[in-house]
Amino acid sequence: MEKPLRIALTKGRLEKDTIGLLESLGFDCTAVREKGRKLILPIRDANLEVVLAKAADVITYVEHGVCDMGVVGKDTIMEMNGKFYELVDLGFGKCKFALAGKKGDDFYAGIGVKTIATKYPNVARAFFEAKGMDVEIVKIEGSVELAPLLDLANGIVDIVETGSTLRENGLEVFEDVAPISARLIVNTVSLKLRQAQIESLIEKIEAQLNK
Ligand SMILES: Nc1ncnc2c1ncn2[C@@H]1O[C@H](COP(=O)(O)OP(=O)(O)OP(=O)(O)O)[C@@H](O)[C@H]1O
Ligand SMILES: O=P(O)(O)OC[C@H]1O[C@H](OP(=O)(O)OP(=O)(O)O)[C@H](O)[C@@H]1O
Repeated sequence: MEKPLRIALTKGRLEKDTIGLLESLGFDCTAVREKGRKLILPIRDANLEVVLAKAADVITYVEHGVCDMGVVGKDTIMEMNGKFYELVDLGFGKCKFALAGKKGDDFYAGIGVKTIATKYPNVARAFFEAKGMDVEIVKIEGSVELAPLLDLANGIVDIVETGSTLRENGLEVFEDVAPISARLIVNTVSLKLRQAQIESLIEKIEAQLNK
């Protein structure tokens, strides 16, 4: 038998919806649901194997071709900018990148170089470069909203979903940067070598999404 098609899934927030999608296609994801500490999981009765990884690692594994496909947020794709095909918008994991800061601040006022805190330096840099605006970027690993509150930064570029984190901390969105949702990505060589199998899976996914 042909070796299984290996698909890397992002652990955490996207996990439940991704497994839900695979199950809606008729795949038995028992091994994934009951994984324990196991990291490579077979999908019974299908020539598929699931790998669970952190978002950035999903891209690394797909880029290197050790996984044929992956499910990852558009945020990570924009930040890492790798070489692979982004073939399907899966419609879940919806949120957005936004520029935000202290409520009532006029972000663009004044002439000094602004400081931006973010977990996504490449996204933030590209956003301000497109405006021709010089900014200083400070990389923060989490709870990015703290940076303007502590006066480390004039603004943040971060993910906003419900807006509660901003609201509860006296912050607001100044400007939307980009919409985000989960995407299906495919290794460029895998798409050539395993075209029939990959295309058939994508057709199934698209049919399910259009239901
Ligand atoms: N409110 C949200 N905050 C962050 N990510 C979200 C949100 N809603 C959907 N997402 C999507 O879920 C993906 C995974 O997020 P998750 O928080 O599970 O992992 P992470 O960003 O790598 O954080 P951690 O470092 O805590 O594991 C994000 O890359 C993004 O595409
Ligand atoms: O608009 P909301 O629904 O409030 O969601 C947005 C928040 O969720 C994410 O943080 P996460 O929980 O991943 O923690 P982190 O800040 O440590 O990355 C994101 O960075 C925002 O802080």
